[in-house]
Amino acid sequence: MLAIATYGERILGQAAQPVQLFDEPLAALAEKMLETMKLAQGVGIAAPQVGQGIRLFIMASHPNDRYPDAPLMAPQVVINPQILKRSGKMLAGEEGCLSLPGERVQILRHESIEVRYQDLSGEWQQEWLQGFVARIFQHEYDHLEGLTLRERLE
Ligand SMILES: O=C(CSC(=O)[C@H](Cc1ccccc1)CC(F)(F)F)c1ccccc1
Ligand SMILES: [Zn+2]
Repeated sequence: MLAIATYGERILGQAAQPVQLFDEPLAALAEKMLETMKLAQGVGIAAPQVGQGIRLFIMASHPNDRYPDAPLMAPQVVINPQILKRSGKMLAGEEGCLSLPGERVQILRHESIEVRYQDLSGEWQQEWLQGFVARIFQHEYDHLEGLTLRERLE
């Protein structure tokens, strides 16, 4: 399990750098992040949270006590993400953060977003996300921009 940076550590406040090399070390990092996220019982985790200032995160929605109807999805490695479109409709919802242990805050997010990103093999994916999965994507994307829930308090 990798150490998770907590609020106040410099790396959480910095913009992360684009990933250039889709090599074995990158796959190994993603594997370790997935294990860390599962042990910490999260639905996502971003590379800066484990001390790596690169534009990579994992999202892994599953039903949880706050979002019982959240879709169960296979963990997705998201690299060099772009948000192409944002719905006008916003939704407030409860979020937590592995870097802010125990905190739960109501955050406004776009209900749906069109996104584009590379997977571990460097292939570009483009899709529409909505609801809880869109929320996770926006939360993790914030981490790559050096933003946490504290900066997002509505
Ligand atoms: O599973 C968690 C724990 S916090 C979590 O999984 C963060 C991701 C997240 C939780 C809730 C909404 C959006 C993103 C992980 C982080 F901080 F590393 F990104 C959860 C917390 C509140 C509502 C629903 C679920
Ligand atoms: Zn977070």
